[in-house]
Amino acid sequence: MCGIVGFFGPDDVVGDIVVGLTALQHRGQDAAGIATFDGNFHLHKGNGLINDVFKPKHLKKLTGNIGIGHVRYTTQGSNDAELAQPFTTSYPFGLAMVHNGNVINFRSAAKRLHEKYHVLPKTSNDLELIMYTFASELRLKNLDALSVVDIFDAVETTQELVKGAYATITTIAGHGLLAFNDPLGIRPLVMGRRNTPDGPVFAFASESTCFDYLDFELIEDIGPGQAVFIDKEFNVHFKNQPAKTKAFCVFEHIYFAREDSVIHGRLVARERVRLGKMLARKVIESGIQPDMVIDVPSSGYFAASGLAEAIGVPYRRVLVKNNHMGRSFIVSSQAGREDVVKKKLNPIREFVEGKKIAVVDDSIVRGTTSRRIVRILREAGATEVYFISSAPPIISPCIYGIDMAMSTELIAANYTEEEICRYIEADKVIYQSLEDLQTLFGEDKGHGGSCFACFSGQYPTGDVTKYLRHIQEERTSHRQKEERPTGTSVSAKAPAPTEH
Ligand SMILES: O=P(O)(O)OC[C@H]1O[C@H](OP(=O)(O)OP(=O)(O)O)[C@H](O)[C@@H]1O
Ligand SMILES: NC(=O)CC[C@H](N)C(=O)O
Ligand code: SF4
Ligand SMILES: [Mg+2]
Repeated sequence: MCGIVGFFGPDDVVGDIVVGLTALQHRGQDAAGIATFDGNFHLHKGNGLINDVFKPKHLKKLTGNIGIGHVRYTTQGSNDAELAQPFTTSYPFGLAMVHNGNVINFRSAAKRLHEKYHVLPKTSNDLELIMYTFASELRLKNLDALSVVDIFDAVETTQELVKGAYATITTIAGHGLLAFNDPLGIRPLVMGRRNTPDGPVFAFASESTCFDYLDFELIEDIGPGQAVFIDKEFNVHFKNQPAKTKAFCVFEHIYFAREDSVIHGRLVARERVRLGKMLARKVIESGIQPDMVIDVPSSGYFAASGLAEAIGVPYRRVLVKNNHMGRSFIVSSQAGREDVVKKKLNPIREFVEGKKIAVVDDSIVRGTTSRRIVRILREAGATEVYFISSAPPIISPCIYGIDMAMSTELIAANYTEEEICRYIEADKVIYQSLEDLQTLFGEDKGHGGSCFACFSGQYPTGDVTKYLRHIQEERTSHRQKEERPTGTSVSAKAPAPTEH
């Protein structure tokens, strides 16, 4: 998923960046990084959680009233610390950039950069493609009198050339703070503002929850193709796209985003309750009669409570979660995932004994969590266990920044509902219907369009067969290996940022 933030105000911004990133830690736990600018760039990044990567000695050196931050959940390239974001370049200006998403025309975009600008990315992180394409386009402008129109022109060309999902924030040294989204607005990006006696502080972030902690007012979402630039006088410039197709990731509402975030005017928690209520029809049709509805903590909670309310069955928290075990579905080995799930959840036996339990989770990816949960509920004395997914069956991989699994690992891509039910040893499996999900998040709800590709196999960026083949090959032949193109590297005019 990745979480990104950017701040620009009258005073040092590193404190705000750390608070903002901490609120986004659920979006990425592989690495974290911050780049600030005070006439020079200051950069610190490394593998691990924010608290592991940033110690007071690092924060002290991250000075400047403009800066960006990132929490990484790897989707391209390896987990090496040098691939952590932000990335910086010093030509044609000092630029520092972060992104959330995934570029799907990596090879052709890299080839074009090389042939047209003699630039080659140094790593296999797709952020470099966005950054160098943007930088190369800026280079064609009048650098002594760079205007907002020049910046937005360079954004537009980047959006034409780079395919996939990318919500980005960029510090342009000496000029200001820029945020732009891909043409379909696949990943979330919001803008906020806080007034201080010394003037306004502007911020961009993946999710609005950051703003609640920092007393920022949520101004708006940066949607498909949109860009916002805050210049050095703190004037705000908007580049609005004429209405185009939108394809916002519906999984943000189901699972990825925090419940207290507001995306496109919709509170995530409320949408999850709606998803739960929508499940009532299928639950009633199935004929099951649970004594109790429970959730798989914590992301199943709102859907479980919505379902319980709709079918008039009590909800109870039965599974107690050890919050220090991390997310299982992004662990790279099956043994590792099983280990995480095993150590993460413990049932309260007294609530379960002799009961027919309907357990609600946000989704079933490989079936690891659901299989384990059914087993522990039975061991705790449940007489029947029904497993209910607030997402429809996941039948296709996500190529837009969620590294959930290859098709071969997706249980619903390979097995029928009856087979899945047998595999996870449940008495019944019930999925949300794709049609209902599309009704909730489809075009007609004033939300614009959404991406449903992992449920429908219809990718909003068009034919992606080549890319799917590419990731399949890459992963089967040890996906963690670094892919380093050879040849000239990007030319550098100004000094490199100070690494702290
Ligand atoms: O079918 P599976 O392959 O097990 O994947 C599905 C599970 O993965 C996610 O949880 P995860 O444990 O990753 O993190 P969470 O604690 O945020 O729910 C999701 O919430 C499901 O519970
Ligand atoms: N999940 C993401 O947004 C990942 C961003 C980028 N592709 C990376 O691997 O660093
Ligand atoms: S494929 Fe699924 S997870 Fe990926 S962007 Fe689309 S809806 Fe979201
Ligand atoms: Mg889970």
